[in-house]
Amino acid sequence: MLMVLRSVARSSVAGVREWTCANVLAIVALLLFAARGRIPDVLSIDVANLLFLGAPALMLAGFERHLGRRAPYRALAALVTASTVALGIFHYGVDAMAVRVALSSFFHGIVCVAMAWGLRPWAHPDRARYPIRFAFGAALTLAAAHAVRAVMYASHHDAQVTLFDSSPVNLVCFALGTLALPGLTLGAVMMANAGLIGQARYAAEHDHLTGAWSRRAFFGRAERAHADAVRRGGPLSLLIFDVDHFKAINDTHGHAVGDQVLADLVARTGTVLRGDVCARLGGEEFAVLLPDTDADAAVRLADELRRTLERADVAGAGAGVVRFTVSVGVASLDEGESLESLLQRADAALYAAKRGGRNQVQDARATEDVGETLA
Ligand SMILES: Nc1nc2c(ncn2[C@@H]2O[C@H](COP(=O)(O)OP(=O)(O)OP(=O)(O)O)[C@@H](O)[C@H]2O)c(=O)[nH]1
Repeated sequence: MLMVLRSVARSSVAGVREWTCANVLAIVALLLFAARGRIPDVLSIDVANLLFLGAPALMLAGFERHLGRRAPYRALAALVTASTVALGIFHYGVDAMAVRVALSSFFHGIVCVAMAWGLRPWAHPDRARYPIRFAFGAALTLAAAHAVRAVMYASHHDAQVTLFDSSPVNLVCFALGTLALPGLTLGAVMMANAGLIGQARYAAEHDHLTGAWSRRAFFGRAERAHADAVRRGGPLSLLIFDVDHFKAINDTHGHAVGDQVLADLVARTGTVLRGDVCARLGGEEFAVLLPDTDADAAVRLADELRRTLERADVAGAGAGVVRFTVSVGVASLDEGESLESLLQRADAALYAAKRGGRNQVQDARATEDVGETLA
């Protein structure tokens, strides 16, 4: 499992350090348990128990950190300490191995229940489903197995038992104990990998400066929206807009303020066109796809966007503010029209808006009518 964890060790995934330490503790603990009789009891019993209790506690801490929460280190340390003291009492006070096993299982059960509760899939709808379900299932199974084991050993506390008895119960418990951490670790690594894949996909699909969809993602979505509109015969509109005199903003206020204007523009666009895909086509040019929106509604939305951006204040250099405007081209899909042609018409409308004096919306239908009249 340590080798499996190495695959994500160099990533910045939260929790990997705790999961790795948990596995190291468990391995050392199992080696100490196995050396019973050949090394002092304090090592093979007390230290081994302490490490063995620390392992699930660290697994839980790792999951909590991975899920973006603070790990409850103090509560876990208190629980591990209290359990170690209790185990010590049943070693040095009354030497009762069955009680020690029951106590240890009780502790593991509590930690596994807390782990399962933190991992409950319905509380994390935005995460990849299978990894979190797997980890949740592993934690629950372990909690149940430890509960059964705790009850069985507690009810036979006066029997002479050893961890390596070949009774069926002992064998099942031993198998579960051996599979416990690997099962949880596998779930953890799956979650870490799903997170890394999600991050990579986000980076590929989004512009890092503004958070808008990337050009590549936009064209993928545009193709799907176009195919959908053609199949259903529904409307599809497209806005392409560009910041006016953006070079002057950069020259006057600096590139950093120019960047801030672009990020601000995308954030404000999101408030006007909720749920619709805003993409950065390049430089200071953006596009928004409007499925199920006809030409008139698209022009109204475009003008609402233009007016919203016109009113926006962005902090400029010093105490000054920067105002900016956009020019917008709007086109709606004609019957049988290709996506390429729709894009070209929206682009032509944008340049008509620029030529017309900027800070305005141009409807492709109007620019085409003018073109036809002139021809
Ligand atoms: N700050 C910043 N500037 C950028 C970025 N990408 C492109 N630019 C700048 O955007 C400017 C675009 O200038 P132009 O193409 O001349 O357009 P404009 O000044 O907006 O003029 P019109 O579009 O005709 O209104 C250039 O100066 C680019 O350097 C970016 O990510 N950040």
